[in-house]
This record gives sequence, C-alpha cells and structure tokens, in this order.
Amino acid sequence: MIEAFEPNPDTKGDIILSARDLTKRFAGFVAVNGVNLDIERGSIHALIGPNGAGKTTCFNLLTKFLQPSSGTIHFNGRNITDLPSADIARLGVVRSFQISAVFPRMSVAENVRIALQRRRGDSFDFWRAQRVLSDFDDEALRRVDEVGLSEFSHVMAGDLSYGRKRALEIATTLALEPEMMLLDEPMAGMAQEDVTRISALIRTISANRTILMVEHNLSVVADLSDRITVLARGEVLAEGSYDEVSKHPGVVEAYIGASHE
Ligand SMILES: Nc1ncnc2c1ncn2[C@@H]1O[C@H](COP(=O)(O)OP(=O)(O)OP(=O)(O)O)[C@@H](O)[C@H]1O
Repeated sequence: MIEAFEPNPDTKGDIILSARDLTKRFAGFVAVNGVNLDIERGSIHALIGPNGAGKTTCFNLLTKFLQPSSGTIHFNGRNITDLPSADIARLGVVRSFQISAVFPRMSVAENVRIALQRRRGDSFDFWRAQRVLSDFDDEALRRVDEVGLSEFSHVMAGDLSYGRKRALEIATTLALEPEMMLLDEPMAGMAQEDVTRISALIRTISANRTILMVEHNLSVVADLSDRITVLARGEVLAEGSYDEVSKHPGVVEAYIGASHE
C-alpha cells in the first residue's frame, strides 16, 4: 500500500524527485555516501562521474532495485523510500531497462503492443483472440512513429541496428507513460550517427516528462542536460550547468585522477 502524502520540507521549487542523505553500504564499503539530489520537474538531469563513482548504485537506490542503508527518497512529495520497485514504477518512475526486454523474434510493433498490454495490467495473453489483441495496434503504431521507427514497424526486433533497438526500448518504456524516466547510459556502444538520433529522441520525449540519465558521453551530457550532478567516490562533488561543473577544479581533478587509477 502507498502511504499518504508526506511533503519533504527540505525541497524548494517544483521538484519531482528528491533524495536526502542517501547512503548505501556494502560489506566494508560505502558506495553512495550522504547524497542529496533534487530533480526539477520537466528537466533533463544528468548524473556523471568517473568509473566507480556510485552512479549506477544511485540509480538502483532511486528505483529501489537496492534498499538504501539510510536516507530518504521523495517522489511528487511522497516518501517512497520503503516502497518496492514495482510500486515505484506504477507511481511513474520507470527505468529504461526495467521493462525493455525486447523480444527479438517479434516485430517492432508487436514489442510495443505487448508493453501497452502490460501497462493495462494484462499478462502476456498470447492465447487471446487476434481481434482483442489488435485493439492495441493503433496505439502501438503511434508509439512506434513517436520514436521514428515507422518504416521498421514490421521488422523483427532482433534485426534492428543497435541504435534502433535502443529507440524501441525507449518506445516500450514510454508505453508505461512514465512521469519520470531513468536512462542508464543511453548512448553506450553507439556509433555517432545513432548518438545523434537518440539524442534527438531524448530531447523530444523530454517535452512532457522528467529525465534522469547516467551518461559517459560528455558532449551528449553538455548538449542535453539542464542540470548535472557530478559524483565521485560516492559523494556529490559538484552540481550545476555543464559550464559550471566542467570548470569546477574538483571535477577536473576527479576525472584526471580516475584516469590514472
Ligand atoms: N553489490 C555490490 N557489492 C559491493 N560493492 C559494490 C556493489 N555494487 C557496487 N559496488 C561498488 O560500489 C562502487 C560504485 O559502483 P557503481 O557501479 O555505482 O559506480 P558507477 O559510477 O556506476 O561506475 P561505472 O561508471 O563504472 O558504471 C564501486 O566501487 C563498486 O565496486
């Protein structure tokens, strides 16, 4: 059960998600240490930092794939710290890989249709009459179009290029109508052509939702992000615009230091 509204007194402005003093200890090791994070509604917020900084652990804490050792997380003013990840997804915080097990032997449109069925709470009703399933077809095609895959709607997902597969994953995530999307390294392993395409897609889908992304490609971060939080050794090292954080001496040092470790 979801608890009653409980505003976080620390947050200011239109903050959709905030974390206070978020900490995760593994045996003998603090991966995330007292992190405070405020994500503004409607923004694209990037979480960056050198390898091992704690970015993925933070994502896992915010989506409750991991339980924090201490600290609190509020979403839309509600304390979600103790909710299981399925409830958090239902509230509208969805991580890109969470539901994006793309079925390679199904077409692009079929993949999106299944994601739409999931949103409605149906199981994979493969045995259902084709007529019933096709209720979702129009919406699936609209979603496929939204991510620029119209001409591939009948292509098997397994035959798509890497970048287009990523676009399909985004479409299946969007089918859940998340208010906030967490993207874990959306550009990982992509050729420049796909980076350009997926960047444009992220900008489009950010129009009416909030995006938090972990991304190593700093030119993408510079291009897309309204605000950036830099983590190093599990702590927030700097926060601000790309210009602000990239000039921060501690940030430069953390990246250079990490490249020598
Ligand atoms: N389950 C775990 N048990 C023990 N240590 C862990 C565990 N998960 C992560 N860590 C450690 O916590 C630290 C932060 O890891 P994390 O994966 O969050 O960093 P990251 O910033 O996402 O790094 P990268 O950019 O390399 O993905 C690392 O030193 C990692 O080894």
